[in-house]
Amino acid sequence: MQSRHEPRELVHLQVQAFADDGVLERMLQAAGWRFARGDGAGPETSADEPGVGLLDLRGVGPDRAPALLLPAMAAVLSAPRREWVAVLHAAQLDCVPLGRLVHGYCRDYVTVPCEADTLSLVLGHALGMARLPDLDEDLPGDGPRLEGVIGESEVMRQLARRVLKAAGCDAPVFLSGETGTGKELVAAALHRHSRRKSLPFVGINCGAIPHSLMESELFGYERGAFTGAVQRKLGRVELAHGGTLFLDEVADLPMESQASLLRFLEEGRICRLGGQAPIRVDARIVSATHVDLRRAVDEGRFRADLYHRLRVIELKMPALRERGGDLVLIAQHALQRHAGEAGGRVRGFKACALRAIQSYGWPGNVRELINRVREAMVMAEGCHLSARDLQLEDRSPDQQAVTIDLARRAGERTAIDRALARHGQHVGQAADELGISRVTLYRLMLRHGLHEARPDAQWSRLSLVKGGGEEA
Ligand SMILES: Nc1ncnc2c1ncn2[C@@H]1O[C@H](COP(=O)(O)OP(=O)(O)OP(=O)(O)O)[C@@H](O)[C@H]1O
Repeated sequence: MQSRHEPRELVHLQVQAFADDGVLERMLQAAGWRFARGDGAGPETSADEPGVGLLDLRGVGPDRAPALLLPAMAAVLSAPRREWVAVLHAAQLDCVPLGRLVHGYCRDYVTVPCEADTLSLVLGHALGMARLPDLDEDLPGDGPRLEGVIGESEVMRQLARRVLKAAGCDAPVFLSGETGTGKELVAAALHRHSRRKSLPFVGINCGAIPHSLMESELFGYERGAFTGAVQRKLGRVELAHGGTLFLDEVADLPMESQASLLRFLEEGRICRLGGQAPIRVDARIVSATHVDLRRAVDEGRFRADLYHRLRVIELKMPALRERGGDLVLIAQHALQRHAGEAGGRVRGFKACALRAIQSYGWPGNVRELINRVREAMVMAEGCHLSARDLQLEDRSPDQQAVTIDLARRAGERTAIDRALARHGQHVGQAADELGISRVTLYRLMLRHGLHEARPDAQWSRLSLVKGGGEEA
């Protein structure tokens, strides 16, 4: 821990000339702060090191048009690793543009006159916040991860384990899950973790291609195969030779192409339209759809034999609302990734935004979360997003697009996940906290798939009583 007398550097950015008697400076120096004066352009205000700045607004009078300050100062105040604390007179807060400047860009503010200890404490907090990202980077990684896929929750760890195992073989993989849960992202990760990674990953959205063009798109054609076929064109299957073919929205594949795809899966050969000789193609098939493919089979819209061929390994993508702490991780990832779109101004979330993110049902899953954060970053006034900026402020659970059953299950799962995490995965203690017996907790963990990572003798005993009634 840093001692009170160890010098801590502080950028003092004095906005507008002010007949300063040096009181503030002497006061903070005595409290262990080293002053570096800033004019907004100097290297000290764009330092890479985390730091804190004192935004001295005492000299800004109502006649100085504070609204004009904002554009000039935005770049300085948005330096990525610096937190600002404003110092000003209480009366200045009545000036709306000045209030906005403080609200939008500062971690905190202090009104003068003030005690040295108060100001030093506030600056110390801000410095601590500026240093937090460093602490995050140092966190040791544990458990499997998929390249490019954000997720630390137990469900995502389980998924990652299954994906990595699937990546070790060539069997067809079928990805099921609601829209926006990351099926395409995981398909690409599966490819990157497989032996095929240096060869192509070729995707085709079966729902976006007119039925009449699907055959030529998948299998290609020879010159002269039909009017307009002026030269040979390779299809997506052939382009994926050696690599992976990703069939997105596979439920939309027309019947004719279902038959051709089945033939390819059985024989490992294709025939270009208008071609004579079959061509050997080695492509690993990964398919996905957000609709119920089993129902499509039952309703006669999808071939049962193809369904079974595609679904040798099934990976179920969990809905975002089942991923606990991942919601905030993904929101923060979106914020960092799209920071440039908002000119680097938005730097975090307010507590109300984080609460709203965790309690909303996210029917559009990760896609919806990312899009909401992006929109909020562009539209927000301040530098920390609120629930209102995310348009989640007025939502009560019954306005969300989730069924009661889903909401109940998600709530139950989150409560169990968190209780287990709080008690270091100790089932007995987590059960006590949840007010249920250990057996009931084991049963609920089975139901929510939270048991798979636990080689625990209890499971074999429980599987015998799994069908029994709930124990209170
Ligand atoms: N775990 C994740 N980490 C980071 N980004 C993610 C994650 N999951 C999804 N995304 C992002 O969310 C968006 C939607 O993901 P993707 O297209 O893979 O979903 P999908 O399940 O295939 O959707 P659909 O069924 O509508 O095709 C993409 O921008 C993707 O990069």
